[in-house]
Amino acid sequence: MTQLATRDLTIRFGGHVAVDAVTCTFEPGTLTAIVGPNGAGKTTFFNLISGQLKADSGTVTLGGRDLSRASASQRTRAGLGRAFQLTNLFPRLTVLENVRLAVQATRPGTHRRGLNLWSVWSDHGELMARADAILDAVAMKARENELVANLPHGDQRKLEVALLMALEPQVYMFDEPTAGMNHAEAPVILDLIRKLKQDRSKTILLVEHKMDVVRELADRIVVLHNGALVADGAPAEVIASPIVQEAYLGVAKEAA
Ligand SMILES: Nc1ncnc2c1ncn2[C@@H]1O[C@H](COP(=O)(O)OP(=O)(O)OP(=O)(O)O)[C@@H](O)[C@H]1O
Repeated sequence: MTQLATRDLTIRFGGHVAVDAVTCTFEPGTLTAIVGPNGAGKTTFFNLISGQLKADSGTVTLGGRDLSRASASQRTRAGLGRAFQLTNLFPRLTVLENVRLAVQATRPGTHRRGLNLWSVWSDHGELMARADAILDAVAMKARENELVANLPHGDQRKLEVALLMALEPQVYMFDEPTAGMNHAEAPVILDLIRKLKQDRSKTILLVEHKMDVVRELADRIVVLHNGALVADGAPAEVIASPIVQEAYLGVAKEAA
């Protein structure tokens, strides 16, 4: 079992402790929602796990392997997959070309072959089949020949998830995946996350403000507050806890 674990993970910005000695494990087959008020440290915690930021102290391990000193790309190769809002897309390429490049990037030896010689590779058929399967999974086959720049926002976000799936990570990390989406677009992304959840070998981390989404998707909720982990458990139990009612949901003591 490939377990993701943080131990005493800490980072300070000036005098401010943005993530404060967070110790937490994430098991395959589990979707953990990470919640907390604005500025609680959720995105910073993600950055420390994915390697965009290096911790001042503490460790990040995946399957027992210490990744604390690994770069972001080394962590991606080790199995940590993070969806970045649109920053990984090539807007002047088609949907299919974007997915094919992502599939290719996961195969050994790609650095020797260059990124634009797809059609001459001996494993062309296998790579195409994988790209096709991913486009099917995200229901985007009908748009495979469209330029990414011309896609509606919601489809671009779906494609981000497709590229992440192409990397076949052990751990999927989503930071507010439906932010900025309209009512028609958000359910499509949530459906994709639901489908990913069915693969019990995957570990999913989700930073999400929308409590209805958290209630529906999460197997477990971790609450950060002022950088520290203040609650961790089953959704019903965590949502009902006084610390969440007070600190996160904004229920005043006297009204609770
Ligand atoms: N690069 C940085 N330099 C200085 N301070 C930072 C930096 N990144 C984050 N912070 C601070 O660290 C704290 C945690 O920020 P973070 O973005 O992780 O919170 P968050 O829980 O994700 O908030 P939100 O829900 O608003 O996205 C905040 O006080 C923020 O201002």
